[in-house]
Amino acid sequence: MSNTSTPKPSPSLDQDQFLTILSREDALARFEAALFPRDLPSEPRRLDDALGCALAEDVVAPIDVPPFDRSNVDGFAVGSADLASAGEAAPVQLLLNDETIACGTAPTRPVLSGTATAIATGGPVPRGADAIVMVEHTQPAGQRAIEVRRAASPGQFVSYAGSDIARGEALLRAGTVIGSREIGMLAACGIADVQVARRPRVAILSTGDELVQPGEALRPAAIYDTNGAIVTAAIAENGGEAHFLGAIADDEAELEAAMRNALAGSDMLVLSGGTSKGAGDVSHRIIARLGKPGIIAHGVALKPGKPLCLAVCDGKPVIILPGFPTSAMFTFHDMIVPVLRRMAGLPPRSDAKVTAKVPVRIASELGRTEFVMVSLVEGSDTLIAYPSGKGSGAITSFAQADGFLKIDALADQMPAGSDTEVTLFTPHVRVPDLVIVGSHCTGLDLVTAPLARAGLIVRSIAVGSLGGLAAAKRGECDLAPIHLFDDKTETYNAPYLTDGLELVPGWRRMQGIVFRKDDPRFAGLDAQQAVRAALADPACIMVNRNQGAGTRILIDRLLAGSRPDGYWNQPRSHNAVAAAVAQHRADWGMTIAPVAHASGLGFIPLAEEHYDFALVAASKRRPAVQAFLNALASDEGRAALTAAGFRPA
Ligand SMILES: Nc1nc2c(c(=O)[nH]1)N[C@H]1C(S)=C(S)[C@@H](COP(=O)(O)OP(=O)(O)OC[C@H]3O[C@@H](n4cnc5c(N)ncnc54)[C@H](O)[C@@H]3O)O[C@H]1N2
Ligand code: MOO
Repeated sequence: MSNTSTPKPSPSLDQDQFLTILSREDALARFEAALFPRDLPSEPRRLDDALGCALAEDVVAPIDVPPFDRSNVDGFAVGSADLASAGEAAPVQLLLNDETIACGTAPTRPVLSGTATAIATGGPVPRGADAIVMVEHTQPAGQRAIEVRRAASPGQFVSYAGSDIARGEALLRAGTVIGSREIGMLAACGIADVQVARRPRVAILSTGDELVQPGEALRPAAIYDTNGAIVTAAIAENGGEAHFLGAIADDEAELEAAMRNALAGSDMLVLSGGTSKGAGDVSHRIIARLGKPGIIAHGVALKPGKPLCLAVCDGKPVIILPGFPTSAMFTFHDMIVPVLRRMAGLPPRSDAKVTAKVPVRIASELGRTEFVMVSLVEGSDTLIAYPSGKGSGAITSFAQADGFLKIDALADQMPAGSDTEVTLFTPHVRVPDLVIVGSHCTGLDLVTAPLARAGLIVRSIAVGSLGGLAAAKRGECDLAPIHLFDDKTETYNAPYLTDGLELVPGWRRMQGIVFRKDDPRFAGLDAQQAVRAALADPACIMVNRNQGAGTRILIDRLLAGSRPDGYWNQPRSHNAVAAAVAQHRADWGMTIAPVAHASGLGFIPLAEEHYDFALVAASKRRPAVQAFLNALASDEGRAALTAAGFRPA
């Protein structure tokens, strides 16, 4: 965290946190024991405002539905005894009574033996009648009579009063979530107001000097407050009434005032950030002063989410979620949602589960139950669960995953090929139509745009060129985007393909040296001269690329054995190189032209990198693969790539 007024050491020196780390089950059990049983406050709501609320009490039907015996067809109300002898050869004549019973009209005349009354679907059955004959089963017999040629059974085409809902019957039980079907039942009984569990008021605070609200300008070293928005939405999704109160700086007095104020007006308080070991991590100390019994658990043996802090202050739950967005989200869903739903009078959430195979080994920390977010794709005979491996600090780890798998606290890994259970975030798996696994490039989004518009689901999983190639060899994807340089043949990609894979040329990306436009050391030079100029200045710092990257091979050639300052800073992406130069953490590096231009940096072109696709031959005939190949070759696709600074092959 950055400093504002008083400089703070980080990490904190007192080490007073995490005295006891509890298991996930222990922490949840203690938290629930401190909160339940409790009275659930309820409130009346108009039916049109009750959608999604949980009923606070049983609703007993106040009337019969239908409220009277009702005709189910257009026809004639009769006494069935009159038609006992009726048949094709023995027609029976019935005299018509002098009225027609329409919907909403109460009958005025009885149906006496030998008579019938015209009645509409929905009309109340008159006294003396016990069956209805459909109009098409009768013939007119003069002005005032009908002829019937078939018998009628008693009760035929009659819905009896209370046959749908009987007065006094338990219509809906307490705890039922009101949806459109429940609203229908209540409306049929004439109920306009229901007593529902009051939505718990939940106050949300983000903490950290570095946080800026979305919509405001980002200052150096700051980040956007993601957790505030996610937690607010997740609370509303699970029956709470969420009130986001903003982000508070890491100042103990200011934070305490904000927490007291938030707690006074709500049933529950959720904070995020500042619960680990940094010097700015003060909220757990404040909790101890807010009410009894205070902290129930601080430190839970789960990953992500170790620093989670659960407290109860004078009956109200106070929670500090870890700052990392995926940790915050995961712990919220796993540990807080059950409590929130109980306070909202809602039933526990039921999560769908599927079995899937993990294609790669997943390392895990011993002693912590580890939850790994995964993306699902369809393999030849089973679902495949790819770990979305960006870590707890990434928002996409959680947001783009289909679900998660669990690795036991006593295991240090899940071996490649394991079959495992995946808990889904949505009730159904949406298996993608096209799976692309490998190196990511912004050009890819341009090519797949028309597929998305056509309703195809494209799943792109960024695992780097080699990871993509391995997935393609295992048949776990349709296409693997790669940019691998082969030193021996001095060519890209083709030498890496094996049986069952075909090369589909993609596009070329110009690589070159990036520098800040106002840096006079590089102005007007070619790449060789620029590197010479950089090496000549001991104050000039570079940023490198990771071993195995095609770009790295180019850099090493240019350096010809030199190891200037910054050589060991080896980020894994083109964007990270541009960010390091733009933010003055380095003075030069190598990246691709579109990235350099998007960052407003100077660019000296050097060589073209080939970004191609290893196509799994067995997938070639699949409609989504054909759609991709068509989009890649289309004028529209090529124009979009060119406009973004790529050169279609
Ligand atoms: N020495 C140790 N360091 C850390 C430990 C540890 O045990 N020892 N635990 C790590 C783990 S695990 C996690 S998870 C994080 C969580 O730490 P905090 O809950 O104290 O969170 P902060 O330090 O405030 O922030 C962490 C990270 O998240 C960003 N953040 C915070 N709030 C938000 C927000 N509202 N929106 C988006 N991002 C947010 C913050 O900027 C930091 O980057 O600690 C590890 N460290
Ligand atoms: O608990 Mo932290 O959430 O491992 O990343």
